[in-house]
Amino acid sequence: MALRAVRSLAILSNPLRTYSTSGPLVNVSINEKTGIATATLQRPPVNSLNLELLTELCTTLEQLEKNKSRGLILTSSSNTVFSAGLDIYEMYKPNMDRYKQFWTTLQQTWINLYGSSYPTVAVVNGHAPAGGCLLALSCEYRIMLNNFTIGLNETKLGMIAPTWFAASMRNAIGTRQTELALITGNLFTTDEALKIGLVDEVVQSKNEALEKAGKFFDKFKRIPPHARTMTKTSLRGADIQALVKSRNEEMNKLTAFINDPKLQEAIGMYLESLKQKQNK
Ligand SMILES: CCCCCCCCCCCC/C=C/CC(=O)SCCNC(=O)CCNC(=O)[C@H](O)C(C)(C)COP(=O)(O)OP(=O)(O)OC[C@H]1O[C@@H](n2cnc3c(N)ncnc32)[C@H](O)[C@@H]1OP(=O)(O)O
Repeated sequence: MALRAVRSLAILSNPLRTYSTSGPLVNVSINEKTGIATATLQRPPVNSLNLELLTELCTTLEQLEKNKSRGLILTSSSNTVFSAGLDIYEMYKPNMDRYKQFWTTLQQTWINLYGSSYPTVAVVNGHAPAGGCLLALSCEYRIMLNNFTIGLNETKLGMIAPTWFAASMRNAIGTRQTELALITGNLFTTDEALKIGLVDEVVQSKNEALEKAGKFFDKFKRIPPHARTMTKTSLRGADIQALVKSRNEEMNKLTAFINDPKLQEAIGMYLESLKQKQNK
């Protein structure tokens, strides 16, 4: 697996070729004409974000930054799930060393994606609960297919959406809507999400979404990249700096939080309910 990842990254660092690298968990392809990269999450069945997937995504984002990418489309290989959010097994009776690595990688992935200098579009071609919604919110533009749900539903699981999850949502839909969304742990239908600005466009097919994404990137053809990037930093930089400053403190709090027996019991029951659903 390590060898494959290294080979993928070597190809990724050649900006002159059209290429498609199929890492085990994130497929990256770059359009030769536009220079736009598409990163497709491919961890069946539901693209839950475990340490390995996050590590690949985080490295991909770093590499795109290094190569001065023209833009990124983030999407899923599934037809029904964009991402089911954090892999709940990473939080259930966790090995603490792995858990710390998992959380640090999640933090870094958000920092890289939310603060990327290149434009980003999420093609949300399926459900996007919790961490899946966070990934979409970290992009600059969200195009969602109809008949799915999206939102930060952590409270429904007895968990708390960290401040930077909330900040990502607040920057998209404002403080009032974010407070309501977070305290209720609401999962919005595509149309509801469009209404409150949680997504920017609703489409019927992935092809249509990709076309619309192209139109979003076209908007930057005549905009000097440094002006674009500095504007983005002026709007998102403070939230990123807040996490950079508090990441160790967050880790300490989280370590205590995740080991709470009541929380572990709740997570166990939630996992069971997901399994039961399948048996119905
Ligand atoms: C005190 C101060 C503290 C300050 C610090 C901050 C505190 C922080 C607290 C911690 C923060 C925690 C943040 C969490 C964010 C998250 O992302 S939690 C994850 C939330 N995700 C969900 O709730 C989604 C659950 N999944 C679904 O709803 C559905 O699976 C789906 C709608 C995505 C897809 O449905 P469907 O296509 O019908 O698939 P299923 O049959 O449901 O699932 C198939 C298969 O996948 C397993 N699975 C689903 N989701 C997950 C997941 N997130 N993780 C792991 N596994 C998942 C599901 O169990 C099935 O498995 P089996 O086939 O039965 O084995």
